Amino acid sequence: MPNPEARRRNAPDAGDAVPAVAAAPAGSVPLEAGLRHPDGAAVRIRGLAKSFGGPLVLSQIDLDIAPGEFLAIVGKSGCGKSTLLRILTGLDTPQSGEVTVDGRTPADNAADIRLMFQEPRLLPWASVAGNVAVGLRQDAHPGNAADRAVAEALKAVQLPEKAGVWPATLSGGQKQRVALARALVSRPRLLALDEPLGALDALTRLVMQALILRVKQETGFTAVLVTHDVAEAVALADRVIVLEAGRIAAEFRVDVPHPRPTASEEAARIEARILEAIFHGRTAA
Ligand SMILES: Nc1ncnc2c1ncn2[C@@H]1O[C@H](COP(=O)(O)OP(=O)(O)OP(=O)(O)O)[C@@H](O)[C@H]1O
Repeated sequence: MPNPEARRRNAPDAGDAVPAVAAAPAGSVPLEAGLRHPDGAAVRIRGLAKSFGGPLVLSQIDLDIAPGEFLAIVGKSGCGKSTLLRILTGLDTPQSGEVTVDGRTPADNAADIRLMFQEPRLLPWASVAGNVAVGLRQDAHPGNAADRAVAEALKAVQLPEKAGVWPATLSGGQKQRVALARALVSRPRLLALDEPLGALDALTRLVMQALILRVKQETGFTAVLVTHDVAEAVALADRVIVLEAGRIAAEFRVDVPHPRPTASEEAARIEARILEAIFHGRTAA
């Protein structure tokens, strides 16, 4: 089994230059009121099953996600994490069962849901601001309101000075910030994050984790994160579920107050239990 302590030793800890996750990055300012949303979406899943024509890749999924909750989904490769997230966001449909976001199907609620991927998926021919504007509901932002919303979103991800540049001139971490701004600009009630930091180096990951948590705490959306990184799940989420062959095999609450130092003993203990559940199916303390 991977040793979480060994992995932790390779990462910068709270004593290094990188802050504890959830500490606001240096120089940050409170988010503009325009980006805040009064409440996150409530998600309800009952009896969800999914196949792509062969065996079931998801089955017997019952899950409630509370408004404003930060849920992480972990599990071995191929266990169905991304499929579950795609169904939650309306990009795929259940074979059977019920999935609702605030009482409506995800497809019917598309305006309130945004998804962020591992790749930033920026348009190379549009400026950074143009890429963020892609996330806007144009009808909801007449005239200057759209420009203001884009500027606020870029400020929230600490890239206001990059509004006019091309994506090709940005680092990988900066591109993901733009992708986050594009997701935030429409004030989603549900933000789904599919391994959004998977391609970033360890240091940039920690900085981005802090940023995601900060905007999450300040805007109030419900967040669902798929990640291979159990330490990341424990650093960010209120609750972590373990998927095993398409079913929920275990569930863990992370009752550790933010900011959560990367070297926290309690976080390490929860991380070890989650790894046990993933690799050995054990859920006991
Ligand atoms: N469009 C598709 N058509 C056929 N099979 C698919 C499709 N999408 C996913 N699958 C299959 O469904 C299963 C679950 O895939 P999924 O991508 O949800 O797993 P995952 O846990 O996200 O994997 P990973 O951690 O490797 O990204 C896999 O066996 C995969 O091959």
